Amino acid sequence: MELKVYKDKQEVAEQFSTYFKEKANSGEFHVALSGGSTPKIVFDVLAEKFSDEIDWSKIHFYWGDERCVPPTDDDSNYKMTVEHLFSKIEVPEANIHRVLGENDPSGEAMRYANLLEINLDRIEGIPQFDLVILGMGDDGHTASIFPHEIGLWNAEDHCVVATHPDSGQKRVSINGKVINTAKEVAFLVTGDSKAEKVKAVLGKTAGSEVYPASLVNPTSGNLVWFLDEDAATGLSPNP
Ligand SMILES: O=C1O[C@H](COP(=O)(O)O)[C@@H](O)[C@H](O)[C@H]1O
Repeated sequence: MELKVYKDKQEVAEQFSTYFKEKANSGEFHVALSGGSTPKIVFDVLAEKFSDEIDWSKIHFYWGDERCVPPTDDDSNYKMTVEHLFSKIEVPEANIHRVLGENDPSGEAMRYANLLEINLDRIEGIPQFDLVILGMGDDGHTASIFPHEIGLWNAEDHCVVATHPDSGQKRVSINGKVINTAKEVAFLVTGDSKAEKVKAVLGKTAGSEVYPASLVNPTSGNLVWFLDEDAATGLSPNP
């Protein structure tokens, strides 16, 4: 596991974008995106500073999780990515594999799992992304696996239907097996509201196993945490 701590969100976004460029320019590349506040800034940086330095035609975009809403809804992770990245770069439409949030969640989870099985290499039957980008919610959730549904982590199906604990909104999410099969997993976590869970998860404190983010541990891939100083405040110099 690698831990990278930067001054603020903007620096996290810039450093992550450099890392992304190096990974993505290595050939055909399948990446699972996340929603959330930090990816939004990352997409802005990629579009503004790296659009000519990345061969977008080789990158296939998927989502680790999506809210079950139409693609025009402000809650849609896809919509956010269009606004902050796809509308500003040259990426073939055929390379964008969105979760159809407007469809019936169970049917869509099955369709998306099937799509991943067809498009990606598989390791022991589990689809393998080149990179999975994750955020972590204030409650320790990652992708859309929430603490109250932690059993979904090891679900048989590669994509599951999750329910947001407060709003009841349905989500389609990849499960933990798909996350941990990736060649590379990168967490983007910023802001002081994340500090407590960052400390618990990275410090492996007693009880932290109830947070889905604590279960991210790629079997043979690399795990990199990109934090800003606010999110890292609770960490000792060598967590
Ligand atoms: O609901 C979600 O939240 C997490 C974390 O987002 P953040 O804004 O707190 O960084 C995100 O990773 C996930 O994709 C999204 O659907």
